[in-house]
Amino acid sequence: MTDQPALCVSHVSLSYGPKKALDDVSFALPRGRFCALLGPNGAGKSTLFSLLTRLLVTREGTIRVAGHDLAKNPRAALARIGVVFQQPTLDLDMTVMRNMRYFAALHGLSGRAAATRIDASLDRLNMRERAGEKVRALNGGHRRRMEIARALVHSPEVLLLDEPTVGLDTAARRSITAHVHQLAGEGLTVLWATHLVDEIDPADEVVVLHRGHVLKQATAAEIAGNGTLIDAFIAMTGGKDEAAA
Ligand SMILES: Nc1ncnc2c1ncn2[C@@H]1O[C@H](COP(=O)(O)OP(=O)(O)OP(=O)(O)O)[C@@H](O)[C@H]1O
Repeated sequence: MTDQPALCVSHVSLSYGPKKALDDVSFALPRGRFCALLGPNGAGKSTLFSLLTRLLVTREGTIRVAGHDLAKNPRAALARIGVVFQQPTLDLDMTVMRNMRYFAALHGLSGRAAATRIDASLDRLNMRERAGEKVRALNGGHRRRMEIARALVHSPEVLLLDEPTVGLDTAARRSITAHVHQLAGEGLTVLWATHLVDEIDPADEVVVLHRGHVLKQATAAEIAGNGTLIDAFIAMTGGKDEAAA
Protein backbone atom coordinates (compact mmCIF):
# COMPACT_ATOMS: atom_id res chain seq x y z
CA MET A 1 0.00 0.00 0.00
CA THR A 2 0.99 3.61 0.30
CA ASP A 3 3.49 5.10 2.72
CA GLN A 4 0.73 6.73 4.80
CA PRO A 5 1.14 6.16 8.55
CA ALA A 6 -0.33 2.99 10.06
CA LEU A 7 -1.70 5.13 12.88
CA CYS A 8 -2.15 8.88 12.83
CA VAL A 9 -3.52 10.76 15.85
CA SER A 10 -4.12 14.40 15.09
CA HIS A 11 -5.02 17.19 17.58
CA VAL A 12 -7.09 14.88 19.78
CA SER A 13 -8.52 16.19 23.06
CA LEU A 14 -10.90 14.66 25.58
CA SER A 15 -12.34 15.93 28.85
CA TYR A 16 -14.13 14.15 31.68
CA GLY A 17 -16.31 17.03 32.83
CA PRO A 18 -13.88 19.77 33.85
CA LYS A 19 -10.90 17.37 33.77
CA LYS A 20 -8.92 17.55 30.53
CA ALA A 21 -7.46 14.04 30.19
CA LEU A 22 -6.00 14.58 26.68
CA ASP A 23 -5.04 17.98 25.32
CA ASP A 24 -4.22 18.37 21.61
CA VAL A 25 -2.48 15.00 21.28
CA SER A 26 -0.78 14.35 17.93
CA PHE A 27 1.61 11.64 16.76
CA ALA A 28 2.00 9.30 13.81
CA LEU A 29 3.46 5.82 13.49
CA PRO A 30 4.83 4.27 10.32
CA ARG A 31 4.18 0.62 9.53
CA GLY A 32 6.20 -2.06 11.30
CA ARG A 33 7.25 0.17 14.18
CA PHE A 34 7.26 -0.66 17.90
CA CYS A 35 6.19 2.47 19.72
CA ALA A 36 6.01 2.84 23.47
CA LEU A 37 3.36 5.21 24.77
CA LEU A 38 5.30 6.14 27.89
CA GLY A 39 3.63 8.03 30.68
CA PRO A 40 3.22 7.95 34.44
CA ASN A 41 -0.06 6.88 36.04
CA GLY A 42 -2.81 9.28 35.07
CA ALA A 43 -1.00 10.59 31.96
CA GLY A 44 -3.96 9.68 29.75
CA LYS A 45 -2.79 6.40 28.22
CA SER A 46 -5.99 4.43 28.93
CA THR A 47 -8.10 7.36 27.76
CA LEU A 48 -6.22 7.40 24.46
CA PHE A 49 -6.73 3.63 24.10
CA SER A 50 -10.44 4.07 24.74
CA LEU A 51 -10.56 6.61 21.91
CA LEU A 52 -8.52 4.41 19.57
CA THR A 53 -10.96 1.54 20.14
CA ARG A 54 -14.06 3.77 20.11
CA LEU A 55 -15.07 2.94 23.67
CA LEU A 56 -15.00 6.72 23.93
CA VAL A 57 -15.57 9.24 21.15
CA THR A 58 -14.47 12.82 20.81
CA ARG A 59 -15.25 15.57 18.33
CA GLU A 60 -11.87 17.17 18.94
CA GLY A 61 -9.26 15.85 16.54
CA THR A 62 -9.00 12.91 14.15
CA ILE A 63 -7.64 9.36 14.33
CA ARG A 64 -6.72 7.47 11.18
CA VAL A 65 -5.85 3.78 11.00
CA ALA A 66 -4.11 2.81 7.77
CA GLY A 67 -5.70 5.89 6.24
CA HIS A 68 -9.24 5.14 7.48
CA ASP A 69 -10.85 7.86 9.57
CA LEU A 70 -12.08 6.25 12.79
CA ALA A 71 -15.02 8.65 13.13
CA LYS A 72 -16.16 8.56 9.49
CA ASN A 73 -15.40 4.93 8.68
CA PRO A 74 -15.22 3.07 12.00
CA ARG A 75 -15.71 -0.43 10.59
CA ALA A 76 -12.76 -0.17 8.22
CA ALA A 77 -10.56 1.47 10.84
CA LEU A 78 -11.44 -0.94 13.67
CA ALA A 79 -10.96 -3.97 11.40
CA ARG A 80 -7.30 -2.99 11.18
CA ILE A 81 -6.78 -2.77 14.94
CA GLY A 82 -6.06 -5.57 17.42
CA VAL A 83 -6.34 -4.76 21.13
CA VAL A 84 -5.02 -6.21 24.35
CA PHE A 85 -6.68 -4.36 27.22
CA GLN A 86 -5.16 -3.87 30.65
CA GLN A 87 -7.76 -6.15 32.26
CA PRO A 88 -7.77 -9.73 30.93
CA THR A 89 -10.96 -10.59 29.06
CA LEU A 90 -10.63 -14.35 28.60
CA ASP A 91 -13.20 -16.96 29.54
CA LEU A 92 -11.19 -19.01 32.03
CA ASP A 93 -13.38 -22.11 31.72
CA MET A 94 -13.11 -22.39 27.95
CA THR A 95 -10.10 -23.86 26.19
CA VAL A 96 -7.63 -21.65 24.36
CA MET A 97 -9.10 -22.88 21.06
CA ARG A 98 -12.71 -22.11 22.05
CA ASN A 99 -11.72 -18.63 23.19
CA MET A 100 -10.01 -18.12 19.85
CA ARG A 101 -12.98 -19.45 17.85
CA TYR A 102 -15.38 -17.25 19.75
CA PHE A 103 -13.31 -14.17 19.05
CA ALA A 104 -12.79 -15.12 15.40
CA ALA A 105 -16.58 -15.41 15.04
CA LEU A 106 -16.97 -11.87 16.38
CA HIS A 107 -14.84 -10.79 13.43
CA GLY A 108 -16.98 -12.78 11.00
CA LEU A 109 -14.46 -15.60 10.62
CA SER A 110 -15.65 -19.19 10.65
CA GLY A 111 -14.84 -22.62 9.24
CA ARG A 112 -11.58 -23.14 7.43
CA ALA A 113 -10.71 -19.44 7.27
CA ALA A 114 -11.04 -19.16 11.06
CA ALA A 115 -9.04 -22.36 11.67
CA THR A 116 -6.20 -21.16 9.44
CA ARG A 117 -6.07 -17.73 11.10
CA ILE A 118 -6.27 -19.21 14.63
CA ASP A 119 -3.44 -21.67 13.96
CA ALA A 120 -1.29 -18.91 12.47
CA SER A 121 -1.95 -16.54 15.39
CA LEU A 122 -1.25 -19.20 18.04
CA ASP A 123 1.92 -20.15 16.15
CA ARG A 124 3.16 -16.57 16.18
CA LEU A 125 2.98 -16.57 19.98
CA ASN A 126 4.29 -20.16 20.41
CA MET A 127 0.91 -21.15 21.88
CA ARG A 128 -0.30 -23.76 19.41
CA GLU A 129 0.49 -26.74 21.64
CA ARG A 130 -1.69 -25.17 24.37
CA ALA A 131 -4.80 -24.99 22.19
CA GLY A 132 -6.64 -27.78 24.02
CA GLU A 133 -5.98 -26.48 27.55
CA LYS A 134 -8.43 -24.51 29.62
CA VAL A 135 -7.29 -20.93 30.09
CA ARG A 136 -7.57 -21.39 33.87
CA ALA A 137 -4.70 -23.92 33.69
CA LEU A 138 -2.34 -21.42 32.01
CA ASN A 139 0.08 -19.22 33.94
CA GLY A 140 -0.15 -15.42 33.70
CA GLY A 141 2.43 -15.15 30.93
CA HIS A 142 0.71 -17.73 28.75
CA ARG A 143 -2.68 -16.11 29.31
CA ARG A 144 -1.26 -12.82 28.06
CA ARG A 145 0.29 -14.53 25.05
CA MET A 146 -3.09 -16.04 24.31
CA GLU A 147 -4.68 -12.62 24.45
CA ILE A 148 -2.10 -11.29 22.02
CA ALA A 149 -2.68 -14.24 19.69
CA ARG A 150 -6.42 -13.56 19.92
CA ALA A 151 -5.88 -9.89 19.07
CA LEU A 152 -4.09 -10.96 15.87
CA VAL A 153 -6.69 -13.41 14.60
CA HIS A 154 -8.28 -10.96 12.13
CA SER A 155 -4.85 -9.91 10.74
CA PRO A 156 -4.80 -6.32 12.03
CA GLU A 157 -2.14 -3.86 10.91
CA VAL A 158 -1.95 -2.11 14.27
CA LEU A 159 -1.70 -3.83 17.67
CA LEU A 160 -2.59 -1.82 20.78
CA LEU A 161 -1.51 -3.09 24.19
CA ASP A 162 -2.43 -1.24 27.39
CA GLU A 163 0.20 -2.02 30.06
CA PRO A 164 0.22 -5.69 29.02
CA THR A 165 2.81 -6.86 31.55
CA VAL A 166 0.95 -5.75 34.69
CA GLY A 167 1.00 -8.55 37.24
CA LEU A 168 3.53 -10.73 35.40
CA ASP A 169 6.82 -11.95 36.88
CA THR A 170 10.12 -10.76 35.45
CA ALA A 171 10.68 -13.74 33.14
CA ALA A 172 7.17 -13.55 31.68
CA ARG A 173 7.46 -9.77 31.24
CA ARG A 174 10.72 -10.16 29.37
CA SER A 175 9.34 -12.92 27.17
CA ILE A 176 6.15 -11.03 26.24
CA THR A 177 8.09 -7.84 25.56
CA ALA A 178 10.54 -9.69 23.30
CA HIS A 179 7.72 -11.45 21.48
CA VAL A 180 5.88 -8.25 20.68
CA HIS A 181 9.10 -6.58 19.49
CA GLN A 182 9.48 -9.55 17.15
CA LEU A 183 5.95 -9.01 15.81
CA ALA A 184 6.87 -5.42 14.99
CA GLY A 185 9.97 -6.75 13.22
CA GLU A 186 7.60 -8.81 11.05
CA GLY A 187 5.69 -5.70 9.95
CA LEU A 188 3.04 -5.14 12.61
CA THR A 189 2.70 -1.61 14.00
CA VAL A 190 2.64 -1.75 17.79
CA LEU A 191 1.51 0.85 20.31
CA TRP A 192 2.53 -0.38 23.78
CA ALA A 193 1.35 1.72 26.72
CA THR A 194 3.62 1.51 29.72
CA HIS A 195 5.25 3.41 32.54
CA LEU A 196 8.16 0.92 32.66
CA VAL A 197 11.20 2.09 30.70
CA ASP A 198 12.91 -1.31 30.88
CA GLU A 199 10.33 -2.62 28.37
CA ILE A 200 11.69 -0.23 25.74
CA ASP A 201 14.62 -0.94 23.37
CA PRO A 202 16.93 1.91 22.27
CA ALA A 203 15.70 1.75 18.67
CA ASP A 204 12.00 1.85 19.64
CA GLU A 205 9.89 4.88 18.95
CA VAL A 206 8.64 6.55 22.14
CA VAL A 207 5.75 8.96 22.61
CA VAL A 208 6.07 10.57 26.03
CA LEU A 209 2.65 11.47 27.42
CA HIS A 210 2.28 13.55 30.57
CA ARG A 211 -0.87 15.13 31.99
CA GLY A 212 -2.62 14.68 28.67
CA HIS A 213 0.14 16.29 26.58
CA VAL A 214 2.66 14.71 24.20
CA LEU A 215 5.99 15.97 25.50
CA LYS A 216 8.14 14.26 22.88
CA GLN A 217 8.22 11.71 20.07
CA ALA A 218 11.60 10.25 19.16
CA THR A 219 13.54 7.00 19.48
CA ALA A 220 14.39 5.88 23.00
CA ALA A 221 18.09 6.39 22.20
CA GLU A 222 17.45 9.97 21.05
CA ILE A 223 15.43 10.76 24.16
CA ALA A 224 18.08 9.21 26.43
CA GLY A 225 20.87 11.23 24.76
CA ASN A 226 24.09 10.71 26.70
CA GLY A 227 22.20 9.48 29.77
CA THR A 228 19.53 6.87 30.42
CA LEU A 229 15.91 6.81 29.31
CA ILE A 230 14.69 6.68 32.91
CA ASP A 231 16.66 9.85 33.81
CA ALA A 232 15.36 11.65 30.72
CA PHE A 233 11.79 10.51 31.49
CA ILE A 234 11.98 11.71 35.10
CA ALA A 235 13.50 15.00 33.99
CA MET A 236 10.58 15.53 31.59
CA THR A 237 7.74 14.44 33.85
CA GLY A 238 9.12 15.26 37.28
CA GLY A 239 8.74 11.54 38.03
CA LYS A 240 5.30 12.21 39.43
CA ASP A 241 2.09 10.34 38.78
CA GLU A 242 -0.73 12.66 37.78
CA ALA A 243 -2.85 10.96 40.43
CA ALA A 244 -0.33 11.97 43.09
CA ALA A 245 0.45 15.40 41.67
N1 LIG B 1 -14.06 8.31 34.02
C1 LIG B 1 -13.28 9.28 34.45
N2 LIG B 1 -13.81 10.38 35.04
C2 LIG B 1 -13.04 11.41 35.46
N3 LIG B 1 -11.68 11.44 35.33
C3 LIG B 1 -11.10 10.37 34.76
C4 LIG B 1 -11.86 9.25 34.29
N4 LIG B 1 -11.00 8.34 33.76
C5 LIG B 1 -9.77 8.88 33.91
N5 LIG B 1 -9.83 10.09 34.49
C6 LIG B 1 -8.70 11.00 34.76
O1 LIG B 1 -8.10 11.31 33.51
C7 LIG B 1 -6.68 11.31 33.62
C8 LIG B 1 -6.10 10.28 32.67
O2 LIG B 1 -6.45 8.98 33.13
P1 LIG B 1 -6.02 7.64 32.36
O3 LIG B 1 -6.64 6.48 33.08
O4 LIG B 1 -6.30 7.78 30.92
O5 LIG B 1 -4.43 7.65 32.57
P2 LIG B 1 -3.38 6.45 32.42
O6 LIG B 1 -2.15 7.06 31.87
O7 LIG B 1 -3.98 5.33 31.68
O8 LIG B 1 -3.14 6.02 33.92
P3 LIG B 1 -3.00 4.54 34.54
O9 LIG B 1 -1.63 4.10 34.17
O10 LIG B 1 -3.15 4.80 36.00
O11 LIG B 1 -4.11 3.69 33.96
C9 LIG B 1 -6.36 11.02 35.09
O12 LIG B 1 -6.17 12.25 35.75
C10 LIG B 1 -7.62 10.32 35.59
O13 LIG B 1 -7.79 10.57 36.98
